[in-house]
Amino acid sequence: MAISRRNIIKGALLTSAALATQNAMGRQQHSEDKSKTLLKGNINHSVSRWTYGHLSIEELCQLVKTLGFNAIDLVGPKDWPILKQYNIDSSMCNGAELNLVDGWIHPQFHAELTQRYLKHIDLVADAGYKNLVCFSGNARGMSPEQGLKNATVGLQKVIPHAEKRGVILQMELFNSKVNHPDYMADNSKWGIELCKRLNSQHFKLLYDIYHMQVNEGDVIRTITDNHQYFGHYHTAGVPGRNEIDETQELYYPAIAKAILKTGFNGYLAQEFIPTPKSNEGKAESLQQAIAICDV
Ligand SMILES: O=C(O)C(=O)CO
Repeated sequence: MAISRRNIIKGALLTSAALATQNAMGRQQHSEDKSKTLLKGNINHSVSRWTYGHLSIEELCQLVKTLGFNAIDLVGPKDWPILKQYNIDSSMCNGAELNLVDGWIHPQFHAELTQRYLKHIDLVADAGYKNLVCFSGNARGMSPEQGLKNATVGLQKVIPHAEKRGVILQMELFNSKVNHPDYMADNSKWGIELCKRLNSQHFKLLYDIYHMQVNEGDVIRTITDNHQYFGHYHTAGVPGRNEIDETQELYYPAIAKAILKTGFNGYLAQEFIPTPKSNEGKAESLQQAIAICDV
């Protein structure tokens, strides 16, 4: 892979120096503009909040700005005011879900989910955001066909409101082999069938490249053939869910190029678990990942 860690580290050190200067001089805007020019501007980059949970939300906002992008995934309403202070987009809002295992395939949760999602769609729209994550839940013996039927009935109760408010519900695809045993939406075929049945531009899939490589592979062809159903992408290295560099099996520059080729103008969010112990090392991992995907 062309992008070496050493070059990235050199860049990261320069950026840390820039951040220190920025903090000292209080000239945030100046530094942001400088670092932004380091990225090509083709990919809309983001990072998942939980994988950088060692930082406060303010610190993560500062890191994101320093690295030259403007979005954080999986942030709920409580932290949106801080994102707004930094002019950072909440690229995949969360907080409407009950959890990852009790989801839209379960009729017994439809009433509560409907109430929560209707409210949250308004919160997301009022805050000027667009994407809201949702989950299928675990099968617990349910057949895939029954799951599709149930999820269709449930989601139809909230999609008209999402359409009205300009919000897109995005169901995340997870692997069920390693991280989320028994999760129903563990393959793109099932998710795409759900999209077809719901037939709305306001319901899409969050295609998590890591999870789908673990469960089904064939990443670039799947994206190329089905991009109309994919509204958002997550990354991570396979195996291990760590850095997306040459230590793992996916070649992210080619994947990012394939995503761009589909005309995608949504977000590609880093969701790998950084391996370094130090905060600086974790920041370098993020900068490296952004550089790898900045095609
Ligand atoms: O919880 C997970 O595994 C996720 O990928 C959340 O986005």
